[in-house]
Amino acid sequence: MAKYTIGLDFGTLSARAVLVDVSNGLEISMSSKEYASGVINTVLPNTDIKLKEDWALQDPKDYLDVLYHIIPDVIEKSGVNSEDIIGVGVDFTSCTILPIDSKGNPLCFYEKHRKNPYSWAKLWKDHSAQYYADILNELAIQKNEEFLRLYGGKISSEWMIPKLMQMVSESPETYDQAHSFIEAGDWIVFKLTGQFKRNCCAAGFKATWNSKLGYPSGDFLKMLHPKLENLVEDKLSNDIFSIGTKAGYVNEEIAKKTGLKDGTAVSVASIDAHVAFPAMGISSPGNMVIIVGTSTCNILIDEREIKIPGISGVVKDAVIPGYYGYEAGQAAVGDIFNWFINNCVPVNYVEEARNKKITIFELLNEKSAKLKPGETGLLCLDWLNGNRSTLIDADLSGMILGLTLSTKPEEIYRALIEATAFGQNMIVETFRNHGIKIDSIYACGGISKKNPLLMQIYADVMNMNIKISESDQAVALGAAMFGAVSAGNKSGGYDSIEEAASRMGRLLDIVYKPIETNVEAYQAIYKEYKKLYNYFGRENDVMKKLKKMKSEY
Ligand SMILES: Nc1ncnc2c1ncn2[C@@H]1O[C@H](COP(=O)(O)OP(=O)(O)O)[C@@H](O)[C@H]1O
Ligand SMILES: O=C(CO)[C@H](O)[C@H](O)COP(=O)(O)O
Repeated sequence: MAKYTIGLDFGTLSARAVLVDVSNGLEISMSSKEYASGVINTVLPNTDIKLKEDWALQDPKDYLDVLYHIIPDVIEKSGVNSEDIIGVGVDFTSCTILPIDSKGNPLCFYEKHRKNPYSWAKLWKDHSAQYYADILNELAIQKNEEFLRLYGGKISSEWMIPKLMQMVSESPETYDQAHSFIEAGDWIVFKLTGQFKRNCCAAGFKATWNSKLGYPSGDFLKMLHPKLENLVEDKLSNDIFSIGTKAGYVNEEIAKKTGLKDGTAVSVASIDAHVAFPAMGISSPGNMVIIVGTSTCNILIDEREIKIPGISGVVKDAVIPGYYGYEAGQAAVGDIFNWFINNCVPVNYVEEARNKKITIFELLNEKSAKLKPGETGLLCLDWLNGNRSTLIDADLSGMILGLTLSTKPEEIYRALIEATAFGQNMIVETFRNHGIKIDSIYACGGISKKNPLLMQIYADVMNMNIKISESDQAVALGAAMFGAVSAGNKSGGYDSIEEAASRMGRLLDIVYKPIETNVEAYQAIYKEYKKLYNYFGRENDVMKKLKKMKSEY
């Protein structure tokens, strides 16, 4: 009898469920739904409370509304009997942090907290804690804290400790009222099973937890803010679980709400990008997965724990148990193109796309595909949402160099794509320079399928073959694999993620191969990119000054 597993992937704007065949990873059905309030970055819903620059919140009620829609929907669409669904896996964008009360309810669920921005879910892309991240980094350098070296030498404002420093400093009453803080992925697992099981992927990559060192010490946390001294004991937990561990079983209430069978195994949560690794059918070092979407994440593994400057981090058991998982990334990729389309495309292009019955993306790709490397005369810095790797600075901003009165939109668009490719190449170079082998690149995420021009430019700039995931939902497929592992072999699943990856991972036949003449041309342009990168990222602080000037208004 065929067995099935469900992967739940909670993204930035929406979540999706895939129901897949455990024997071969084939997707039987998919369901997705957008969050009603999306990313809240201007005004708190149904209030007049304005949010400051760089805030990005979400309503956790949206997560539940989506959960209770996509599970029944994906089961119904599949026609599969829930008796044959053996496991559920969950991934979530991260670091997305919720302050909850002792019952596990987010504070913002209560009327008295609705007008308090600190009580809502703080999304990964909220960069408003950069001031606190800077303080943390300075102190950690001064005190020669070992944990800092595991995170590329800097803690990002996207992560938990700066976010909590901001809360405890700016809204101490919210900090006090919160019984604990939890990653949104762990909270979904709690809703499904009634169990609080913190996953090592989010704890390690985003909350500065290490399997040997634990969290930063109380002495260090106290220096950040006196109230943080007992943060771990009071509001977090030292019980952290490896990826693929069974968190518990679908409880009765959830079974009624979703149609899942009461008692279905549920895996501990993981971060979205990291579960994509096995979804590409790989589970060994030498391979890098890039998840190209709103942002881009780079995920790889190695047998060794190497402290690499400028990357996001290294965490044991967080990608494939038994290995050290590495992460780096770019805070905006699709978001950059989205900005360009919404702000810089003239009306006649919109009309042209409409007349040709194609999307603006398709029109821009059509026009910019005709250009050769270097033909735009432009060079951009891809830091429109700061630089995540390898500078780890959310205060950096973007740049377009070489504009003239004859510059066309498709030229800027192509130069922006090229800039994101150069940013990727900086990341690859950084890993290699520190002894990590990268022989193959695997891409997934929306853009890997939607934009062949971009993938070819990436292959040319990185001078490597790029293989593409067959699944449009590689991340959800990865989560489903962990669901199958949590169910285990006896229930028709797998006992290891390696086994699941080899049976369920799927790739397209398409391989993007570097084109020699393009590679040469891009190597020359990349040298110039690196000069700009070092100058504006390390030597000159004009971007920080501009940002500060803006924030004073
Ligand atoms: N054809 C395209 N080329 C490049 N970027 C695109 C294209 N279509 C959509 N995007 C961008 O891709 C991003 C969405 O990526 P996707 O992987 O679907 O979602 P997410 O990253 O939220 O999971 C958006 O920022 C959007 O602007
Ligand atoms: O930092 C992350 C992973 O470590 C975020 O989850 C990721 O960058 C957001 O992903 P997406 O672009 O798919 O919304």
